[in-house]
Amino acid sequence: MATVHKINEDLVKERQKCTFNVQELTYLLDGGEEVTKERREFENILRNVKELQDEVPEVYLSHKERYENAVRKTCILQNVRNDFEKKREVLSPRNIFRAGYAVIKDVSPFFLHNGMFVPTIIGQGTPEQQAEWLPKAKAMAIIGTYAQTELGHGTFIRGLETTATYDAKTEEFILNSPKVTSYKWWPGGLGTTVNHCITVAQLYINGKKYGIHPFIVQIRDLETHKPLPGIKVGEIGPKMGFATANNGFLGFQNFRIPRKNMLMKNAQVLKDGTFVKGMNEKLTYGTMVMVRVNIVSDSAFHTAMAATIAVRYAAVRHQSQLKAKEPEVQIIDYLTQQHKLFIAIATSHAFSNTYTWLYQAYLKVVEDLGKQKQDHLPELHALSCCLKATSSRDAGVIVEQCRLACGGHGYMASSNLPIIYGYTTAAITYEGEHTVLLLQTARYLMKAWMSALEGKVLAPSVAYLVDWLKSDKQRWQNTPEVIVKGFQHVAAGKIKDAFDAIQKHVKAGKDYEDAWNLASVQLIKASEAHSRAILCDGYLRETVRTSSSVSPSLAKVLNHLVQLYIVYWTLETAGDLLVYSNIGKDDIAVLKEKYEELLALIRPNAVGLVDAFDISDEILQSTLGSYDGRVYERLMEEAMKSPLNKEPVNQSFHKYLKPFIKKAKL
Ligand SMILES: CC/C=C\C/C=C\C/C=C\C/C=C/C(=O)SCCNC(=O)CCNC(=O)[C@H](O)C(C)(C)COP(=O)(O)OP(=O)(O)OC[C@H]1O[C@@H](n2cnc3c(N)ncnc32)[C@H](O)[C@@H]1OP(=O)(O)O
Ligand SMILES: Cc1cc2nc3c(=O)[nH]c(=O)nc-3n(C[C@H](O)[C@H](O)[C@H](O)COP(=O)(O)OP(=O)(O)OC[C@H]3O[C@@H](n4cnc5c(N)ncnc54)[C@H](O)[C@@H]3O)c2cc1C
Repeated sequence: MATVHKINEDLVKERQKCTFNVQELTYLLDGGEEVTKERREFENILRNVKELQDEVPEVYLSHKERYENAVRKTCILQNVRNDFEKKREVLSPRNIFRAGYAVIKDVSPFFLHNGMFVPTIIGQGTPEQQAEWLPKAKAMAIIGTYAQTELGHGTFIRGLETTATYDAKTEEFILNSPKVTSYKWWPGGLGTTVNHCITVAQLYINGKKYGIHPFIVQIRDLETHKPLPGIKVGEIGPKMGFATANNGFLGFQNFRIPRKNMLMKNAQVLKDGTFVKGMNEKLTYGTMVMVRVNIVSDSAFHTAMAATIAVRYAAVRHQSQLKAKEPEVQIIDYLTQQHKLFIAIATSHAFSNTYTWLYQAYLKVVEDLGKQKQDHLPELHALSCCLKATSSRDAGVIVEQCRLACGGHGYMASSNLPIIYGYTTAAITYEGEHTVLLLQTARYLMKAWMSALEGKVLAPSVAYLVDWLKSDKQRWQNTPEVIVKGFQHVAAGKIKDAFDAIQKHVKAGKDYEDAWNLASVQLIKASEAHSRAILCDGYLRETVRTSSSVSPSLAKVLNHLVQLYIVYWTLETAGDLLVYSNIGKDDIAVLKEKYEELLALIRPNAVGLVDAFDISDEILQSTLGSYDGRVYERLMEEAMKSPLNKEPVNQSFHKYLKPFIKKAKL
């Protein structure tokens, strides 16, 4: 029977102070009581699977052992999931995502299968292709990944070099990787796990290039798992994080696949080699849009994980005296600590709220595309790019801030903060590099600005540009609504400045492309300001919407959090607001006080707020962040698992140290 330990007294007191119902907030964050119950039930089942408990912490395993252990555990997880889903409805994707962390400490080598392989078949395949591949993929009779990036090209996908040349005689495509730079590089699970992949390649028919298209390719024998003839595949080696993601490389040499393996929901190649264009060639990029939307939710969760660890630790940790002769204080009582941590909680809420509406917008576009309507696609692309970029970047900063807030112990692998940082920071690069995505949004913003100048009606997310052009800047008030308007003014001002900078360079004789490059620092700043305005506006709206359906005590706390988020970013960007809005120095002074008041208001609820994220100890995997707060005991228990502590004297003493010391004595 597992030993039940006493909860740390500080945490007991913190939980008694909480002014709202923690469970009510958990249900709200999960999207309903049923979702929470389903999640807890599944996590509880996993908790009791003995084979999922690691005897040796993963960190002490070799690269190879770590991978093999991850595959072993992912297979068990999949089986448990299948059994669970046989009895009831399919688990919600976010619940599966969370449960994964209870099993694999780092990233699962199967992640890309459900994350991109299956969605690409759904998003890019015809009904016939879906009927052929989906049942096998969903049952995991075939396991796949998404192989787009190459050694030479990740961002500029029109420059991909893998070729798919149509042979009308055999009705096949011949895949080739002409140069070393054409090798696929990065796809998760590709190294040694998957037997299929979506390969994105340049289509050639009769010597003519038709751009990049997705192909479904079997790369390994289903029985022996050996690479098929014409396939060169392997693992790319250790990275900053993602230790168990099994990222791989892949090259093709005259590798033939049937015509039906080109995913043809959009463009098609007919038997005789006729190319039929799709409604919009950018629909080929559809899976990336979906994943970018999901990254906003991932960022919310990663921020919640780090906040939970750091807030609980800050409640347990005592260090220094505020006043002489008084006991050492809980570090959470230092205002600077609250400044580091409470924004982490609020940021997670901001991203969750943003994901809620962004995902709805995504579903609407998918539904419209089904009816051949694509009016909202450019706006969704622009939103998903800048919100992916900003949420992943902010999450990276917040996780690092939480690590710093844990002092030296935050640097321990057993705090789990280094691993969380490893996968959080990776998201800034994957699925579209940060700057590149901000520039995609900037492209949309420049067009929107032009339309605003022409008096056209704009899409809702940029409608503020028209308001800004029409009205004088409104009188400043330190209310959340007016501050959000202020963020919109900053965004509008920066968009205008970037636009004018481009025009200036063009007038001076530059090509538009060169002018764009010369203005690109301003362009990314405009895009960032637009993201912040969208985040604050959406977070505020969602909070107002939900506040009417929750208890008054919870509504109050949610209101404190959204205000904290908005005031924090006002103070962080005060310089911009002074330039582009009517805020004055005195308003900023008032907001500084307001910020301190908000920290004080949130203080009694800090532990309750992170408890409400309801992240189990198995998922957190942190000596510093466990629910019971046994920080020091756990640190010592984990240290004792070090193989170096298994013997009183290590052999290196006899081999090297002893002779070395002896020599030194002479
Ligand atoms: C534990 C961790 C938890 C979970 C995660 C675990 C594992 C998951 C990890 C990793 C998975 C990672 C997977 C990947 O990274 S897959 C590879 C992703 N690659 C990219 O994102 C590449 C980025 N590059 C691009 O998307 C394009 O090359 C780019 C958009 C930058 C440019 O494309 P292109 O050159 O073709 O277009 P432009 O000339 O710039 O624009 C033309 C036009 O098209 C519009 N556009 C562009 N993209 C889209 C789109 N997706 N949808 C709709 N429209 C699009 C663009 O706005 C332009 O419009 P206009 O201005 O009107 O001309
Ligand atoms: C952990 C991880 C997992 C991944 N998983 C997958 C996967 O499963 N499948 C897959 O296909 N790929 C995957 N990738 C690849 C990933 O999608 C690419 O690394 C990413 O899109 C960035 O492309 P790049 O590496 O070519 O960067 P580059 O484009 O070479 O970026 C280098 C620098 O150049 C700048 N730059 C590039 N173009 C421009 C421009 N137009 N304007 C201004 N600046 C520019 C960038 O801002 C950046 O600073 C993964 C990557 C990582 C790190």
